[in-house]
Amino acid sequence: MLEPWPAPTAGGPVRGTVSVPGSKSVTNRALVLAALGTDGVTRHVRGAARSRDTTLMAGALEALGATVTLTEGRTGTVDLAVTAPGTFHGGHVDCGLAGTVMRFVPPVAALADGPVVLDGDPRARERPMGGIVAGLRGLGVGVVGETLPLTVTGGPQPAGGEVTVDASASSQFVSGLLLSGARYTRGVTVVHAGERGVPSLPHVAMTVAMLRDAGVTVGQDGGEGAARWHVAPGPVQAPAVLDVEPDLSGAAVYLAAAVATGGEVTVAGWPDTDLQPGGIVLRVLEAFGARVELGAAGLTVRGPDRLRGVDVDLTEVSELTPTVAALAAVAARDGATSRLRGVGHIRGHETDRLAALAAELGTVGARVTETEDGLEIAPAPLSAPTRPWRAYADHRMATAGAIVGLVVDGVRVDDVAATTKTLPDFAADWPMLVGAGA
Ligand SMILES: O=C(O)C1=C[C@@H](OP(=O)(O)O)[C@@H](O)[C@H](O)C1
Ligand SMILES: C=C(OP(=O)(O)O)C(=O)O
Repeated sequence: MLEPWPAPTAGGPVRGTVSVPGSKSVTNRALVLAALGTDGVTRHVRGAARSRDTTLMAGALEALGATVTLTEGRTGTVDLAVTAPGTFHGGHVDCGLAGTVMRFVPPVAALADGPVVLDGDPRARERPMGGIVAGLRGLGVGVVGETLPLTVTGGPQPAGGEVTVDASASSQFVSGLLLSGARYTRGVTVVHAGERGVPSLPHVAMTVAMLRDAGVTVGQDGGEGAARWHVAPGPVQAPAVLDVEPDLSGAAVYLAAAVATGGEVTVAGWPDTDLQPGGIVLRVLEAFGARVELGAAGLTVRGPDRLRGVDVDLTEVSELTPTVAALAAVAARDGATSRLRGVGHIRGHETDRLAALAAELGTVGARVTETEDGLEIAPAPLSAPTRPWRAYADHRMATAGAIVGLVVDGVRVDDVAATTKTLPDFAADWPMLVGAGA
């Protein structure tokens, strides 16, 4: 058992500039689209993080016959060259705890000429898979199992067609079915029908944009609580080079250091236009009273002297919830109440994030109540915890602990290595930024 990681406290306002590695969401879509290529061209995904999730995706596609070659890229990143196989073959895929791997790879596995077995971490076996399993069955693919481990038996040319799935547990059900859809004989049409809408819709928009960039015809129409996407059958030809934009949810963690301490943090290389919902990320930080400015050096966030409470619907940016909850606890120390809504489905993320946040923020004195679809954080002073902050193998629970640790003495994160899921250098970069580095 490793010693818990002492989260550095900030002596004063945090000031500094950071670079963050490429987005795992963009990288893993780019890897899938490159592996689905129909023209034999080797494609280059540049500026990816050497993170657990991207490594798992590369390994998964290699297990099915793609070739992935890794070279060092600009600081802290890797370039991945992907050559699609003529035909995918059967094999064994380790999904780890990566939602993108467990939801995007089964529809690729359905193109293989033999059975593919997919499994992952113990928690991965509990994460929802219903939309992918039902969707694939509706498209003429054999699937044994309801959650991981799954065995997928398709055939090099599955039928495809229209399927109705409930994607209220994860937008990745929609993204996964669409990404491979052009390789199915009749293409793929996905209709969402559920009691709640599809969460994290900007991630579906990212899928649609990247498919179109790969020359695939995608149609979509939506409405309240229902939506429909159509991918036409045809060739998949992603750009020969794809520069991955920085991970903006990862960036939000560093920007949160400025918000929590009244400091000033710049993220270098903030993209002008982004596939990620960068604008929404910034609006949420502004809601706490932060000021945001895009300049030549990057995107700068200045924290307020005193944080405001927030009342925010995070449905579209649900992966931000741990970061926002940590900031809300800091705001509550100053007497503000916050309400985070629209994220009931994150009980199925890397851990039950609503329960985990209530428990861990509770260890530093925060008054957090779980609601059906979020959290309420009431005014309360913060104080040193009597036990380590649990990360639950969740990168964003670990980074939430680090944010709280800026303003509370004695926070120790039990598993800072969980951050390597998306931010491989976090444990070194964070102390440097907050002024506690070597
Ligand atoms: O497609 C993607 O890359 C993602 C979609 C979202 O999943 P959910 O819709 O399950 O929230 C997001 O939270 C996750 O971190 C990444
Ligand atoms: C929910 C997340 O990841 P995953 O892709 O594993 O679902 C996340 O990164 O916050």
